[in-house]
Amino acid sequence: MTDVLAQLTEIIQSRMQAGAAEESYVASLHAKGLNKILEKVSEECAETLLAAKDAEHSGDNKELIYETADLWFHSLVMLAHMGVETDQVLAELARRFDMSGLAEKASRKK
Ligand SMILES: N=c1c2ncn([C@@H]3O[C@H](COP(=O)(O)OP(=O)(O)OP(=O)(O)O)[C@@H](O)[C@H]3O)c2ncn1[C@@H]1O[C@H](COP(=O)(O)O)[C@@H](O)[C@H]1O
Repeated sequence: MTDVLAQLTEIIQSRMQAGAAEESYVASLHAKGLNKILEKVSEECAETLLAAKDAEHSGDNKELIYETADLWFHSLVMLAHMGVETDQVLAELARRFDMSGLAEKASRKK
């Protein structure tokens, strides 16, 4: 499953390094800078929330899947723009495998 993330990360990085803004959406976002990228992440986040609420009523997850893909894609663009490797985020998630979310929360309250 993570092969797709690895492949997409590679494409995003190559577009940021060598893509022309007129031909590549990723290169154009990178050229516009962090504020534009954050605007897109925020927009896609809101669209994902609305799609989840719609899906709750309709029982159809198609839009939710589509919007989540947009959100993940723009999050990857943000990470690449900031020089964060996708692997670093995956490693953080992997680190949490043995950790209960509730136990972690309780440990922060001590
Ligand atoms: N996965 C994606 C992907 N998902 C979504 N998008 C684009 O993200 C944008 C989402 O914006 P919106 O939904 O808000 O639509 P919009 O109204 O056109 O957006 P704006 O005018 O507000 O920017 C659209 O232009 C989509 O085409 C993506 N663009 C690129 N990729 C991947 O990135 C690769 C490189 O793309 P380029 O950099 O364009 O070559 C592609 O081969 C794909 O694998």
